[in-house]
Amino acid sequence: MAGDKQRLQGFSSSPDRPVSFSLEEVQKHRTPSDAWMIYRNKVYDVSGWHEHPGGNVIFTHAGDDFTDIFAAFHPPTAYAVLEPFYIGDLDEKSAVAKPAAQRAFERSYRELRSKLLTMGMYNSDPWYYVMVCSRQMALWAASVACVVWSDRWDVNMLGACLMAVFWQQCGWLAHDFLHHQVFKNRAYGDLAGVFWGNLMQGFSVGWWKNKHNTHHAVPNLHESSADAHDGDPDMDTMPVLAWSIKMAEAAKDTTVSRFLIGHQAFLYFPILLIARVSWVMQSFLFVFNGLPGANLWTTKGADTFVPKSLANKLESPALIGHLVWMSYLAFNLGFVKSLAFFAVAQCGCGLFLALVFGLGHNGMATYDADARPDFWKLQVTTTRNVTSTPFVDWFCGGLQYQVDHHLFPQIPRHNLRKVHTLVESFCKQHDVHYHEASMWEGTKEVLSHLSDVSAEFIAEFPAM
Ligand code: HEM
Repeated sequence: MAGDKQRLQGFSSSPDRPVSFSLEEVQKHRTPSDAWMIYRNKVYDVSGWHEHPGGNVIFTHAGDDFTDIFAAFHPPTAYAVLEPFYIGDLDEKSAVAKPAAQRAFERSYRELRSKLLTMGMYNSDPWYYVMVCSRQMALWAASVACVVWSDRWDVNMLGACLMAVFWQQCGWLAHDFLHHQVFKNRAYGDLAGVFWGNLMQGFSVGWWKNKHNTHHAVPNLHESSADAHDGDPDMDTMPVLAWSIKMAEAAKDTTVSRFLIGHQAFLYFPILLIARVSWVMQSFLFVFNGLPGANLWTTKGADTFVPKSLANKLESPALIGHLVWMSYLAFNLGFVKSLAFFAVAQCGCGLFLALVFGLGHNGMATYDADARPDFWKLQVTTTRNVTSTPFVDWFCGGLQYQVDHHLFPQIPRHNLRKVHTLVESFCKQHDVHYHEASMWEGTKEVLSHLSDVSAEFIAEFPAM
């Protein structure tokens, strides 16, 4: 850990008389190399702290208040680590800019979090996860059996469909472990993540955390500058999909980009089919970062990632293990059938995963990072829930309660139904727009949003 007390001493003249900074002053420090942040009216300097155990996600809140996102991600032990970064207090007068109603609202949603803690909503049910893990192993065994014990095309292709579903469900399971919903000891969660993520699914845990935690911290935000780390990587789908006219503008000068953005609603499903292939490639480039092309195609901040844990060290053998068992299946199938098997499995999984991701946030509000609302409103207004049915609950793996999950990422998925009821009524009470749609209606909303952005793009930037 940096823990650079000397670096910070320049600011604190005396512990009795702390230095105070105006809000405007703090807001000037927005980049990873120059990052000041506010926690409960105290100012912290985390400039250049790439060794932060959560990685570069910390810089999403450079120049901003990180009180609520800190509570969302950290165990109680992390509070003790704040102290070395403290450099002074927020000037009371500059903070008064926040209206009393807003301060009361923030107090209420913090109270709701405490209530959920005392209700035991953060406690996982081990038997629930034993059941889900067993179901997953059964699905994998069924898929492998369809390949190993039969030469028939139809049985082999059934195996491919089962593999697609297995990979998708591995995604939800690794997600739960890596958000520390299951184990209080985070090292166990990370190791389980490497098993379900790297070995079984072929995705890198380090790559995923870097991207996914950043997405959680700043959903649907456009970054404030190229130097900042405050944009949502999940929204970064250019040059193929634009979720706002601001993104679409980048496509205005080339014929191919114009075609893609102009027809993005039609191209949406074909693009989802190749999503898994892209994620697997990004994972390998992230873990084996000396490979050619590694710098070209990976998420922002990956170059400063500091691998530390045992789980990080196991990532590369686990990814190689993934290739080994996949090669065994290919060997059993022969050349032509293995091509067909992997095309069906890869495309099916990409479609099933990306469909759920799309429902979660696409077509919802987007913001500029330097004009974002408070934690609660940001998370709720950028996120869509999918109406729960038994099929939706299984298919979306807990992410049907995307709003509730975004507000409380460490709450295990089996408790989200109860949390949802409280969150929804809280939003009604405080007049915050809470959106839910069926799977079908939500997908139509995503497509019609893409189509609206295309129309606006064509009108605003006509071909020359
Ligand atoms: C001075 C400010 C901060 C300090 C001292 C700090 C400290 C820590 C510590 C000690 C951990 C490890 C917890 C554990 O596993 O036991 C951690 C993890 C984490 N932190 Fe922070 N943090 C800070 C700010 C932030 C901010 C602003 C964010 C998000 C915007 C963030 C996101 C995370 C995440 C997502 C993890 C979990 C990573 C994982 O699951 O592997 N942190 N942080």
